[in-house]
Amino acid sequence: MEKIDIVLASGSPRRKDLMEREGVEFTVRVSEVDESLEPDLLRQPEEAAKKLAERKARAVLEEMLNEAYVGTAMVVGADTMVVADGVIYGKPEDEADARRILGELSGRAHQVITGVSVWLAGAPANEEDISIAFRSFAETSHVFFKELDEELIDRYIATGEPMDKAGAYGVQGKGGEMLVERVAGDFDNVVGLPVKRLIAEFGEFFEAAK
Ligand SMILES: Cc1cn([C@H]2C[C@H](O)[C@@H](COP(=O)(O)OP(=O)(O)OP(=O)(O)O)O2)c(=O)[nH]c1=O
Repeated sequence: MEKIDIVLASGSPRRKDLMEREGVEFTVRVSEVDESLEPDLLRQPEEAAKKLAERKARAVLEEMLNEAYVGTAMVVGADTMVVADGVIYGKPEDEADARRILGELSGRAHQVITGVSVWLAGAPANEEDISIAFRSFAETSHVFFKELDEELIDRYIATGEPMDKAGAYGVQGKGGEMLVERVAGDFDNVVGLPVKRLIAEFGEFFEAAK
C-alpha cells in the first residue's frame, strides 16, 4: 500500500494526546463546521455524534483537495457528547450553564458517546481520478457520577476544567475524581477518542502511515 497521510481533523488537545500515545504519525488540521443538529438527530445521539464527526472530517478533506492535495489521505474526525436520559449535553455556554449541567448529572449515570468518522481519499496528480470513501462508528461508555453538592460544583468550576468539554467535565483532568465514581467501557472514549477501536478497525491504514 502507498504511504498514507493521517490527518486528525480536531482541535482537541486530548484527541491529539491519545493518538500520540499510540505512536501514530499524523498532522492536525481543523476547519470550522456547523455543529447544529437537525431535530430528528437530537433524538438519536449516536447518529448525531457520527454526523458531526463526518462534517468535521469532510470539511478538512475538502479543504485539502481544494488546495490540490496529491497523495493518499486518511482524515479522522470525532465528536463527543454526553447523554443523560436521552438529553444531549454539549459544551457549556458559560459558568452558569456548567453549573446547571453538573447539577443535572449529579448522582446519576450517563452515556458518553464519541462518533468517529474516517475519510479515505486517493488523490493522484491527475485530479479527475480522485476517489473518496468514508466510514463512521460511534462508541458508548457509561459514567457514574457521585452526588455533587453546590459547594463541590463551585470548586470544580473554579478549576477551569468544564468550559471546553462536553458535559462540563473532564474525566481525566484535575478534579475529575471529585465528580466521577466509575467508568464502564472505554476510558479514552470518554476523554474524546476511542483510539484502540479506531486503530483496530483501520489497522492496515495506520500501518501504511508509518
Ligand atoms: C466528557 C468529556 C469530554 N471531554 C472533551 C473531549 C472533546 O474535546 C470535548 C467535546 O467537544 P467536541 O465538539 O467533541 O470536540 P472539540 O470541539 O474539543 O474539538 P473538535 O471539534 O475540533 O474535534 O470534550 C473531555 O476532555 N473529557 C471528558 O470527560
